[in-house]
Amino acid sequence: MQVAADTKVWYPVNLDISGRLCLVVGGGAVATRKITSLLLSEAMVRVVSPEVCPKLRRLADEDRIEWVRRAFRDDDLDGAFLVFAATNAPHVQRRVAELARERKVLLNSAESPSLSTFLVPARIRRGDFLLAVSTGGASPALSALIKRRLALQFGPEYGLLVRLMAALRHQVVGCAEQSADNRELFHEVLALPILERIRERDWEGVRQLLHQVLPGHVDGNLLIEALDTQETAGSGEER
Ligand SMILES: C[C@@]1(CC(=O)O)c2cc3[nH]c(cc4nc(cc5[nH]c(cc(n2)[C@H]1CCC(=O)O)[C@@](C)(CC(=O)O)[C@@H]5CCC(=O)O)C(CC(=O)O)=C4CCC(=O)O)c(CCC(=O)O)c3CC(=O)O
Ligand SMILES: NC(=O)C1=CN([C@@H]2O[C@H](COP(=O)(O)OP(=O)(O)OC[C@H]3O[C@@H](n4cnc5c(N)ncnc54)[C@H](O)[C@@H]3O)[C@@H](O)[C@H]2O)C=CC1
Repeated sequence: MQVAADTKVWYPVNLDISGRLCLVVGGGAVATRKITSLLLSEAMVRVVSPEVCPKLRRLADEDRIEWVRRAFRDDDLDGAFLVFAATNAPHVQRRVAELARERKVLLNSAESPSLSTFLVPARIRRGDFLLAVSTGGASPALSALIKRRLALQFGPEYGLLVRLMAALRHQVVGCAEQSADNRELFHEVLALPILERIRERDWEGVRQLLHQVLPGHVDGNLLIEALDTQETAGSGEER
């Protein structure tokens, strides 16, 4: 295990990987965790590994991932958007890192933050609401712990609040003369005790609160409709 370089300032992004080829080298527990979240983001997953764990075998049988059943080869990187090196073989880890650097492909190396060009943070998702926690590779256990604490604090109501705000934004963007008016309106809505009402699924209460601040041209019912659906707003944790 290497100590993370403390001089690096990691740059956080949200990537659209839908339909993109993500190569995972290795088929053990770590590969499986990474693959589960890659599938959630609708990536095309290719696993190269002589052996895979039962969960990956099942995903391959269901054609949800492609399993290339052999040891890693240099040309496996061809066409990959992201690469995850998650084997238990140090020489393979090093070779994948060397090739990724040469070919300028982004690499996550499971056993070495210093060889990685991206790290995976711990995540809490509530629909489009996303919290990500990272320690720059210094302590994944701490990231996981903080995530579990945040999960208690940020429930599914945050996903619903995002939906409501998106619906509001959809209605007002392009309407107000100045975007400053919109900004003020968004802040006024967010200053209302709306999360509590959402948590109680008290849509009438939400409607009354909104009524206090919404200008005439905004249809509050459309905002309530954005909340009142059977679908969950991604309340589960990712793992
Ligand atoms: C650098 C990074 C690269 C990367 O994988 O992206 C990395 C590297 C390493 N992890 C190791 C160990 C563990 N990793 C976890 C868990 C998670 N690891 C994740 C990310 C990252 N792990 C990236 C940095 C994240 C950051 O910046 O903080 C999470 C957050 C996200 C995810 O993987 O989805 C996920 C939490 C999932 C969740 O709960 O949501 C646990 C705890 C557990 O399993 O419960 C342990 C055991 C306890 C411990 O050792 O701390 C080891 C030592 C291996 C060994 O001992 O040989 C290395 C290598 C090294 O440190 O050198
Ligand atoms: N980043 C993270 O979150 C964590 C990283 N780790 C580290 O990640 C690495 C992998 O951990 P696990 O998944 O638990 O290991 P594992 O032993 O369960 O899986 C290793 C996999 O690599 C495959 N493999 C071996 N040689 C290969 C080759 N030449 N080509 C392709 N695949 C090959 C094996 O068939 C197996 O499927 C370890 O180095 C471990 O220390 C461990 C815990 C968390």
